[in-house]
Amino acid sequence: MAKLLKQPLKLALIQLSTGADKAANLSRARSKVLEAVHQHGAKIVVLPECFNSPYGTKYFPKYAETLLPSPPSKDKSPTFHALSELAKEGGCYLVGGSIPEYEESTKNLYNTSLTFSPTGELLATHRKVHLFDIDIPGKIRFKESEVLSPGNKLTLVDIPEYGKIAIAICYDIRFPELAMIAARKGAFLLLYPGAFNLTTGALHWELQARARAMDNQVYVGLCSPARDMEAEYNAWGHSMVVDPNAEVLEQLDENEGILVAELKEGRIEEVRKGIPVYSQRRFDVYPDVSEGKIRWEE
Ligand SMILES: O=C(O)CCC(=O)C(=O)O
Repeated sequence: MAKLLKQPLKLALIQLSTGADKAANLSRARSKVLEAVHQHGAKIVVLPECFNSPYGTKYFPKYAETLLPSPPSKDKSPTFHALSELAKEGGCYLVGGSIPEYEESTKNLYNTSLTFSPTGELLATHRKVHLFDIDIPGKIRFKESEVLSPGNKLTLVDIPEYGKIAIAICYDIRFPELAMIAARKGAFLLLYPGAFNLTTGALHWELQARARAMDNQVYVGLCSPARDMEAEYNAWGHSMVVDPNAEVLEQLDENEGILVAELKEGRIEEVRKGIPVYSQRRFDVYPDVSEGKIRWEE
């Protein structure tokens, strides 16, 4: 049977230091992506959630870019064009973290991830499906839904040389249905640009990554911004790649850095053979929800 990951893959996650200056964020992202490609041989490179702006509801309207109709003009979305040119310059697949998006026709704001091919073509747009609304007294309150609207599609990208990858954003990882559906549709890798915080990061960041990998026996990558204790929102950092056996392959600390992981062709099949939950599912006892009505990114 064909392997889900068709050939070995060097995956890079850029744990970027970001600040208030959008142009500086874009230029820093460019130099780190090119470093990942030229010095480490990365073929798929991932940026973090909200990599072109500070993370916070009050910043989203100010930093938002208009992506539709696609392709947008350079005035309306400098980030779209910077990412497209960067993917082309680096000759890599680029999962462009996420950016605040403004949709003119609805006046809605979204938290949106753009993925480009090595020719600079837009392959996928994922709007964060689950908005991060939490309130842990004395620790953290954050309500994305005060300004953002949710996306309503799952995102799976078919990369001819490697196979299918699923893209979702941060809080989306807490909803195992998304991961499960993507895995059952043949994804070898689940990628989550994300910015957990010092409270839930310590509790759940690694646990979520390993749980999604364990349940689905696929690779999982989480890409965070670097931690900045001067910023209002302190990201957890610790970008990581977990293998299909739920082992952490590589993990950064909280500082800026480039994580490079080697994903092995055949590892998913090896793990699934060893612990055969994949073939032991009892769809006669419970339905396979991935066969249900699912909204995909078109
Ligand atoms: O789920 C969490 O604990 C953090 C989520 C988050 O920070 C986000 O969705 O941006």
